[in-house]
Amino acid sequence: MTAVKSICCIGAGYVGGPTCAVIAYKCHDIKVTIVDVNPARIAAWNSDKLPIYEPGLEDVVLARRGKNLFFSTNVDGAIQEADLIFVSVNTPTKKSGMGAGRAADLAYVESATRRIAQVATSSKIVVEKSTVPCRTAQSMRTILEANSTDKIHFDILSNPEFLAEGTAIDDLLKPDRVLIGALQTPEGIRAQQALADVYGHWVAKESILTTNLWSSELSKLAANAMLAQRISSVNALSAICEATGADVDEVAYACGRDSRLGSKFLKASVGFGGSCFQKDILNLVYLSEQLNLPEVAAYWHQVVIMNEYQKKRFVRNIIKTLFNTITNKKIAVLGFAFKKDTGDTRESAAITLIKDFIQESARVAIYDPKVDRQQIVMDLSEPGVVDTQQQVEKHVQICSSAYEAAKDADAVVLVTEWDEFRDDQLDYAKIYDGMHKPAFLFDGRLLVNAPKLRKMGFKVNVIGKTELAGKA
Ligand SMILES: NC(=O)c1ccc[n+]([C@@H]2O[C@H](COP(=O)([O-])OP(=O)(O)OC[C@H]3O[C@@H](n4cnc5c(N)ncnc54)[C@H](O)[C@@H]3O)[C@@H](O)[C@H]2O)c1
Ligand SMILES: O=c1ccn([C@@H]2O[C@H](COP(=O)(O)OP(=O)(O)O[C@H]3O[C@H](CO)[C@@H](O)[C@H](O)[C@H]3O)[C@@H](O)[C@H]2O)c(=O)[nH]1
Repeated sequence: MTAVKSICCIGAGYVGGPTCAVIAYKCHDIKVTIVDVNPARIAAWNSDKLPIYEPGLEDVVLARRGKNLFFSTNVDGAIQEADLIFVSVNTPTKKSGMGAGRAADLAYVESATRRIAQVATSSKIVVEKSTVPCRTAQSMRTILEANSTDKIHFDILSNPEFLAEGTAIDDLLKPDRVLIGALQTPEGIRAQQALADVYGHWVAKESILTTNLWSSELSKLAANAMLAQRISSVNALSAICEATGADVDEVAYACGRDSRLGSKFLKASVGFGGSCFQKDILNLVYLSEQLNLPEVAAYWHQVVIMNEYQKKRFVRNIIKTLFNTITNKKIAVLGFAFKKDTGDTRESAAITLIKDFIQESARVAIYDPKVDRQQIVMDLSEPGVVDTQQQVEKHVQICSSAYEAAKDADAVVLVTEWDEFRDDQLDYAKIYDGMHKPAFLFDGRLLVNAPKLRKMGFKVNVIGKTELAGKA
């Protein structure tokens, strides 16, 4: 196999965009073309305002765009030109049909694979970058092989992506590991090496792991399930802390100091969000059910159940504290993205909480530094809750600062851990002055110094802590 000279990435989303932009940034000898069927998304990638917010992304894109990095809607042309193609399309949870609510919808992966089979005029390495159920590569292979000829051969690799949003560029530049799975045939191993050489431009050899295809596919689901499991574990403990006077930060710290456990992913919260954790765990649950392993399925499913419980528990606590009713009360929600440093709102805990507040007839004022009005309105529109965008606009006020949201509010709820909401950055005395009294503050991110805010007059309620515990 000669060195890869031209890469096409199908799917210009949160993964395809940053991942392939970094490849172009680190491999000036490779032409990288990122394509998408969504012309608005491609136009944004080619504009001054990139379609996603990610620290450091703009510098990487601006450094290489128009040189060896291109964004295009010409999917067929880019496929034909490439020696290696990343398939980085969305794989959402199925909404209907067999496996609805659990299984991954592989329609986009299949359609991209069929397109490759249809238009390729030379041999290609096809790389499964999307997160998919174990053995999806087999289906892709079947489609591609049905279109192979003496002259055109396809190799399939699995190369799951482990970047986290908000730190994507750092994660891509300094990955803990790169995982490449291949069929253990001479051609498969050659293709695996060709992709390893691409990453080898900036990733140390020891950090590039090579496995068989199925291990690679399963490792991606397993890693996400285990990460989310830690959050559900600490969130389950947060309920015990609130009932006993233990402090969840102290418990997490004490546990995390055990080097066998480690300190990361033990931050109690209002519940994990994001496009991946829930989807990928449900995917694993479905896979286990299909393999007739009901105990295994139930085990992983509990991670998602616990996450839903945590969100509901938080809402119940707010209502109870506000004297058992929030009807007509003004609730200021600070943060709408699923975590800080991203404008992504997919599966954000904020959406669940706010829908519950609306159902309780509260007035909700929302502020997030990176999420725009249109996105918030779209996320909150749901048949049966608030049917239309106009109705959403009646229930919620979208604000341009935390101060505006908190003005005349009965409660402030911290949902996303943006740095600007920390008590050394936001003027909480000013917030307090503008609020109805008693002024309640619910910290779903263990972000603020509660004793300090209590001294200002706030009634503070923090996940996993009680006032009686002293340090809460
Ligand atoms: N978002 C993350 O942080 C993250 C991290 C690791 C892995 N993943 C996985 O990566 C995959 C992509 O996720 P994402 O967040 O980038 O999704 P996304 O929705 O942001 O982007 C996917 C893009 O693919 C395009 N697309 C779909 N079908 C196409 C086709 N046939 N031809 C051309 N373009 C097509 C869509 O228009 C969309 O722009 C998913 O499987 C996801 O689970 C996501
Ligand atoms: O201790 C923690 C850590 C995270 N979270 C929350 O968990 C969610 C997910 O956070 P994070 O994992 O940092 O972001 P993602 O972008 O969803 O990244 C995850 O999902 C990606 C998609 O598969 C993987 O590539 C990443 O490795 C994996 O971390 C967010 O709501 C966080 O606020 C907590 O509540 N407590």
